[in-house]
Amino acid sequence: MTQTREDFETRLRQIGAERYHDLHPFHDLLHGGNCTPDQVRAWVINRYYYQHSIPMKDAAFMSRVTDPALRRAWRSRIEDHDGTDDNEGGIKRWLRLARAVGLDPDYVASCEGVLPATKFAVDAYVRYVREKTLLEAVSASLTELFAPKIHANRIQGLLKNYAFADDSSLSYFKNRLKEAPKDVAFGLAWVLDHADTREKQDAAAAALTFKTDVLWSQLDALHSAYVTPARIPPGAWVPGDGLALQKAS
Ligand SMILES: O=C(O)c1cc(C(=O)O)c2c(n1)C(=O)C(=O)c1cc(C(=O)O)[nH]c1-2
Repeated sequence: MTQTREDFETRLRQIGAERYHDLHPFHDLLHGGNCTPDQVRAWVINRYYYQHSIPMKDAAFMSRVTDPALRRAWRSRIEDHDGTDDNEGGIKRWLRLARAVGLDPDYVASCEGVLPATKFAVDAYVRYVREKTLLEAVSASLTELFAPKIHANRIQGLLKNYAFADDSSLSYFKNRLKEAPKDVAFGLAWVLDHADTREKQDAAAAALTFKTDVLWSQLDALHSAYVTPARIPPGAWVPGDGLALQKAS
Protein backbone atom coordinates (compact mmCIF):
# COMPACT_ATOMS: atom_id res chain seq x y z
CA MET A 1 0.00 0.00 0.00
CA THR A 2 1.22 3.49 -0.77
CA GLN A 3 2.44 5.19 2.39
CA THR A 4 1.03 8.56 3.44
CA ARG A 5 3.32 11.51 2.82
CA GLU A 6 4.07 11.71 6.55
CA ASP A 7 4.82 8.00 6.93
CA PHE A 8 7.02 8.01 3.87
CA GLU A 9 9.00 11.00 5.14
CA THR A 10 9.41 9.26 8.51
CA ARG A 11 10.71 6.19 6.68
CA LEU A 12 13.31 8.27 4.83
CA ARG A 13 14.43 9.99 8.03
CA GLN A 14 14.70 6.62 9.76
CA ILE A 15 17.19 5.49 7.11
CA GLY A 16 19.38 8.43 8.09
CA ALA A 17 18.98 7.76 11.79
CA GLU A 18 20.17 4.18 11.33
CA ARG A 19 22.70 4.41 8.53
CA TYR A 20 24.11 7.93 8.06
CA HIS A 21 27.89 8.25 8.29
CA ASP A 22 27.72 10.44 11.41
CA LEU A 23 27.59 7.03 13.16
CA HIS A 24 30.92 5.90 11.68
CA PRO A 25 33.81 5.47 14.15
CA PHE A 26 36.15 7.49 11.93
CA HIS A 27 33.99 10.55 12.54
CA ASP A 28 34.24 9.98 16.30
CA LEU A 29 38.01 10.00 15.99
CA LEU A 30 38.03 13.08 13.77
CA HIS A 31 35.55 15.20 15.68
CA GLY A 32 36.86 14.11 19.07
CA GLY A 33 40.38 15.33 18.33
CA ASN A 34 41.82 11.82 18.19
CA CYS A 35 43.09 11.83 14.62
CA THR A 36 46.79 12.30 13.98
CA PRO A 37 47.74 15.07 11.53
CA ASP A 38 48.29 12.37 8.87
CA GLN A 39 44.87 10.84 9.47
CA VAL A 40 43.31 14.30 9.03
CA ARG A 41 45.31 14.71 5.80
CA ALA A 42 44.13 11.33 4.54
CA TRP A 43 40.53 12.38 5.21
CA VAL A 44 41.04 15.71 3.40
CA ILE A 45 42.61 14.00 0.36
CA ASN A 46 39.94 11.34 0.05
CA ARG A 47 36.99 13.53 0.80
CA TYR A 48 38.19 15.90 -1.94
CA TYR A 49 37.38 13.17 -4.42
CA TYR A 50 33.77 13.23 -3.23
CA GLN A 51 33.67 17.03 -3.37
CA HIS A 52 35.05 17.27 -6.86
CA SER A 53 32.64 14.62 -8.14
CA ILE A 54 29.49 16.25 -6.76
CA PRO A 55 29.20 18.93 -9.48
CA MET A 56 29.82 16.27 -12.14
CA LYS A 57 27.06 14.22 -10.57
CA ASP A 58 24.76 17.25 -10.65
CA ALA A 59 25.67 18.02 -14.26
CA ALA A 60 24.91 14.38 -15.16
CA PHE A 61 21.56 14.77 -13.44
CA MET A 62 20.73 18.02 -15.21
CA SER A 63 21.65 16.60 -18.59
CA ARG A 64 18.73 14.19 -18.21
CA VAL A 65 16.13 16.63 -16.97
CA THR A 66 13.60 17.80 -19.59
CA ASP A 67 11.75 20.22 -17.27
CA PRO A 68 13.40 23.68 -17.36
CA ALA A 69 11.97 24.54 -13.93
CA LEU A 70 13.70 21.55 -12.36
CA ARG A 71 17.00 22.38 -14.07
CA ARG A 72 16.69 25.94 -12.85
CA ALA A 73 16.15 24.80 -9.27
CA TRP A 74 19.07 22.39 -9.47
CA ARG A 75 21.76 24.49 -11.11
CA SER A 76 22.76 26.45 -7.98
CA ARG A 77 24.23 23.17 -6.67
CA ILE A 78 26.88 23.31 -9.36
CA GLU A 79 27.60 26.96 -8.67
CA ASP A 80 27.85 26.31 -4.93
CA HIS A 81 30.77 23.96 -5.61
CA ASP A 82 32.38 25.43 -8.71
CA GLY A 83 31.86 29.05 -7.69
CA THR A 84 30.66 32.17 -9.51
CA ASP A 85 32.10 35.65 -10.07
CA ASP A 86 31.35 36.56 -6.49
CA ASN A 87 31.45 33.22 -4.70
CA GLU A 88 34.70 31.29 -4.65
CA GLY A 89 32.78 27.98 -4.34
CA GLY A 90 33.15 24.83 -2.26
CA ILE A 91 35.99 23.23 -4.18
CA LYS A 92 38.30 26.20 -3.55
CA ARG A 93 37.20 26.30 0.06
CA TRP A 94 38.07 22.62 0.42
CA LEU A 95 41.52 23.29 -1.00
CA ARG A 96 41.94 26.03 1.64
CA LEU A 97 41.35 23.34 4.23
CA ALA A 98 43.94 21.18 2.44
CA ARG A 99 46.52 23.94 2.72
CA ALA A 100 45.66 24.51 6.38
CA VAL A 101 46.42 20.87 7.21
CA GLY A 102 49.80 21.14 5.49
CA LEU A 103 49.00 19.65 2.10
CA ASP A 104 49.88 21.03 -1.30
CA PRO A 105 46.47 21.97 -2.80
CA ASP A 106 47.71 21.01 -6.28
CA TYR A 107 48.50 17.54 -5.00
CA VAL A 108 45.04 17.21 -3.48
CA ALA A 109 43.36 18.53 -6.65
CA SER A 110 45.29 15.98 -8.74
CA CYS A 111 43.36 13.19 -6.93
CA GLU A 112 46.55 11.14 -6.94
CA GLY A 113 46.72 8.94 -3.90
CA VAL A 114 42.95 8.68 -3.43
CA LEU A 115 42.05 5.25 -2.06
CA PRO A 116 40.71 2.78 -4.63
CA ALA A 117 37.59 2.11 -2.55
CA THR A 118 36.88 5.86 -2.33
CA LYS A 119 36.97 6.03 -6.11
CA PHE A 120 34.76 2.97 -6.49
CA ALA A 121 32.17 4.34 -4.07
CA VAL A 122 32.08 7.88 -5.41
CA ASP A 123 32.15 6.82 -9.07
CA ALA A 124 29.27 4.46 -8.30
CA TYR A 125 27.25 7.42 -7.04
CA VAL A 126 27.89 9.44 -10.21
CA ARG A 127 26.99 6.44 -12.35
CA TYR A 128 23.88 5.79 -10.29
CA VAL A 129 22.64 9.31 -10.91
CA ARG A 130 23.44 9.01 -14.59
CA GLU A 131 21.61 5.73 -15.06
CA LYS A 132 18.72 5.45 -12.61
CA THR A 133 15.40 7.30 -12.64
CA LEU A 134 15.28 10.98 -11.75
CA LEU A 135 13.33 10.04 -8.63
CA GLU A 136 16.12 7.72 -7.50
CA ALA A 137 18.74 10.36 -8.32
CA VAL A 138 17.01 13.07 -6.26
CA SER A 139 16.33 10.60 -3.45
CA ALA A 140 20.01 9.68 -3.29
CA SER A 141 20.88 13.34 -2.68
CA LEU A 142 18.66 13.38 0.42
CA THR A 143 21.47 12.26 2.70
CA GLU A 144 21.96 16.01 2.83
CA LEU A 145 18.95 16.05 5.16
CA PHE A 146 21.32 14.75 7.79
CA ALA A 147 24.41 16.75 6.80
CA PRO A 148 23.82 20.06 8.67
CA LYS A 149 24.02 18.23 12.00
CA ILE A 150 27.33 16.57 11.12
CA HIS A 151 28.73 19.81 9.69
CA ALA A 152 27.85 21.69 12.90
CA ASN A 153 29.42 18.91 15.03
CA ARG A 154 32.49 18.93 12.84
CA ILE A 155 33.00 22.69 13.07
CA GLN A 156 32.68 22.50 16.84
CA GLY A 157 34.93 19.43 17.19
CA LEU A 158 37.66 20.63 14.85
CA LEU A 159 37.75 24.13 16.37
CA LYS A 160 38.08 22.66 19.83
CA ASN A 161 40.72 20.07 19.03
CA TYR A 162 43.00 21.07 16.17
CA ALA A 163 45.34 24.03 15.72
CA PHE A 164 44.68 24.23 11.96
CA ALA A 165 40.97 24.91 12.49
CA ASP A 166 39.78 28.49 12.12
CA ASP A 167 37.16 30.49 10.21
CA SER A 168 39.15 30.33 6.99
CA SER A 169 40.05 26.64 6.98
CA LEU A 170 36.53 25.61 8.01
CA SER A 171 34.70 27.97 5.66
CA TYR A 172 33.63 25.02 3.50
CA PHE A 173 31.44 23.66 6.30
CA LYS A 174 30.14 27.07 7.38
CA ASN A 175 28.95 27.68 3.83
CA ARG A 176 27.32 24.28 3.56
CA LEU A 177 25.26 25.15 6.63
CA LYS A 178 23.76 27.98 4.54
CA GLU A 179 23.58 26.14 1.20
CA ALA A 180 22.38 22.65 2.10
CA PRO A 181 19.01 23.50 3.72
CA LYS A 182 17.59 25.08 0.56
CA ASP A 183 18.76 22.13 -1.58
CA VAL A 184 17.37 19.56 0.72
CA ALA A 185 14.03 21.32 1.28
CA PHE A 186 13.57 21.34 -2.48
CA GLY A 187 14.76 17.74 -2.92
CA LEU A 188 12.61 16.37 -0.13
CA ALA A 189 9.45 18.11 -1.37
CA TRP A 190 10.19 16.88 -4.90
CA VAL A 191 10.60 13.27 -3.74
CA LEU A 192 7.47 13.39 -1.57
CA ASP A 193 5.49 14.78 -4.52
CA HIS A 194 6.82 12.32 -7.09
CA ALA A 195 6.93 9.07 -5.11
CA ASP A 196 3.19 8.59 -5.51
CA THR A 197 3.03 4.79 -5.58
CA ARG A 198 4.39 2.21 -3.15
CA GLU A 199 6.76 1.00 -5.84
CA LYS A 200 8.24 4.47 -6.27
CA GLN A 201 8.46 4.97 -2.52
CA ASP A 202 10.40 1.72 -2.22
CA ALA A 203 12.73 2.79 -5.03
CA ALA A 204 13.32 6.17 -3.36
CA ALA A 205 14.06 4.53 0.00
CA ALA A 206 16.46 2.10 -1.70
CA ALA A 207 18.23 5.03 -3.39
CA LEU A 208 18.73 6.80 -0.08
CA THR A 209 20.02 3.56 1.45
CA PHE A 210 22.43 3.14 -1.46
CA LYS A 211 23.76 6.64 -0.83
CA THR A 212 24.32 5.96 2.87
CA ASP A 213 26.39 2.97 1.70
CA VAL A 214 28.42 5.24 -0.61
CA LEU A 215 29.26 7.50 2.32
CA TRP A 216 29.91 4.70 4.81
CA SER A 217 32.21 2.82 2.42
CA GLN A 218 34.43 5.87 2.03
CA LEU A 219 35.02 6.02 5.78
CA ASP A 220 35.53 2.27 6.01
CA ALA A 221 38.24 2.60 3.37
CA LEU A 222 39.86 5.47 5.25
CA HIS A 223 39.74 3.67 8.57
CA SER A 224 41.17 0.48 7.13
CA ALA A 225 44.01 2.27 5.35
CA TYR A 226 45.10 4.83 7.94
CA VAL A 227 43.96 3.78 11.43
CA THR A 228 46.10 1.21 13.23
CA PRO A 229 46.67 -1.45 12.06
CA ALA A 230 47.01 0.67 8.92
CA ARG A 231 46.82 -1.14 5.59
CA ILE A 232 47.54 1.39 2.86
CA PRO A 233 46.64 -0.09 -0.53
CA PRO A 234 49.24 0.07 -3.31
CA GLY A 235 49.31 3.47 -4.98
CA ALA A 236 47.37 5.28 -2.25
CA TRP A 237 48.68 8.32 -0.38
CA VAL A 238 51.54 7.63 2.00
CA PRO A 239 52.18 10.07 4.88
CA GLY A 240 54.88 12.51 3.84
CA ASP A 241 53.71 12.74 0.22
CA GLY A 242 51.96 15.79 -1.16
CA LEU A 243 53.00 18.16 1.62
CA ALA A 244 52.98 21.90 0.98
CA LEU A 245 56.56 22.19 2.29
CA GLN A 246 57.96 19.82 -0.32
CA LYS A 247 56.98 22.29 -3.03
CA ALA A 248 58.58 25.27 -1.34
CA SER A 249 61.95 23.56 -0.84
O1 LIG B 1 30.25 16.30 5.35
C1 LIG B 1 29.32 15.53 5.12
O2 LIG B 1 29.03 14.63 5.90
C2 LIG B 1 28.56 15.68 3.87
C3 LIG B 1 27.66 14.71 3.48
C4 LIG B 1 26.97 14.86 2.28
C5 LIG B 1 25.99 13.82 1.98
O3 LIG B 1 25.25 13.48 2.92
O4 LIG B 1 25.95 13.31 0.89
C6 LIG B 1 27.24 15.96 1.44
C7 LIG B 1 28.14 16.91 1.94
N1 LIG B 1 28.78 16.76 3.11
C8 LIG B 1 28.43 18.09 1.19
O5 LIG B 1 29.20 18.94 1.67
C9 LIG B 1 27.85 18.28 -0.08
O6 LIG B 1 28.11 19.29 -0.74
C10 LIG B 1 26.99 17.30 -0.59
C11 LIG B 1 26.32 17.20 -1.81
C12 LIG B 1 25.66 16.00 -1.76
C13 LIG B 1 24.84 15.35 -2.80
O7 LIG B 1 24.58 14.15 -2.68
O8 LIG B 1 24.46 16.03 -3.78
N2 LIG B 1 25.90 15.40 -0.58
C14 LIG B 1 26.70 16.17 0.15
